[in-house]
Amino acid sequence: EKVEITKEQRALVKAIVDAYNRHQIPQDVAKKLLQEQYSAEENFLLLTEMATSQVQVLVEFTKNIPGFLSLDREDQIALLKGSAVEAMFLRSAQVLSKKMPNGHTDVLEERVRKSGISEEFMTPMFNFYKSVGELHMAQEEQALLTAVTILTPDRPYVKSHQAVERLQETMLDVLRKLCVLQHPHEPMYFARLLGRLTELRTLSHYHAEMLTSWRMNDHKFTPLLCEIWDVQ
Ligand SMILES: CC(C)c1onc(-c2c(Cl)cccc2Cl)c1COc1ccc2cc(-c3cccc(C(=O)O)c3)sc2c1
Repeated sequence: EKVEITKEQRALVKAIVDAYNRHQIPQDVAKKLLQEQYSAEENFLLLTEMATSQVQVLVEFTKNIPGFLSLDREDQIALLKGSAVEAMFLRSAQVLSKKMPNGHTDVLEERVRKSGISEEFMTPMFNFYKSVGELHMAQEEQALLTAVTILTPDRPYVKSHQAVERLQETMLDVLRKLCVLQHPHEPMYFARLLGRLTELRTLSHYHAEMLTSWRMNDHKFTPLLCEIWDVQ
């Protein structure tokens, strides 16, 4: 059937893409990836700084998702805590697959590979990065998929499950339409996008184990990361 994006849906996409573009890691922070030395310690510290900056960016982006600030306050916190790792896997995947002009991509990959993450997590992590890269997502799809991930109703401690579900469905409906319009010859494209969300859940579980092994080697995180990841 003819897929139509309504005026409201076009406004919603614009609001989300503008927020996604407006909130980025500051260039002086991202540039550090290129400058500092290469040691497991230095890489870990840099990635910690990037993740902390990314969480701040994520909070600002989330506040601009239409309807998010109307949710119950405690649910807003529960959604952010529950989705932060997945949103950061998505963001780092987009950076790694975007082949950043300023050389961030190879440097970021190198630093992630040498930051004390055990081999067993490397394979699934870089398989995910590869599968996101192969999708060649448009920025509307990246922004909407991040919003869909944040608005996942079944995160721990979410009370108004239905209110979150309604918001997520609004995003999913416009994402589905965008995928059909932008990938007319790939009827399964939307399904493949959603398949990445399943992979993100698995990576989120691996990540909890990554945190434990870093902590066992006495690695320190920032207060913001400790708060959002319930560590220390
Ligand atoms: C605490 C730290 C050691 C850590 O623990 N787990 C993870 C993690 C790792 Cl390894 C992989 C996936 C997810 C997580 Cl959460 C991390 C590092 O997480 C991050 C998170 C976001 C970003 C965005 C970047 C980035 C670069 C250039 C440009 C841009 C840009 O947005 O322009 C963004 S780098 C970066 C590093």
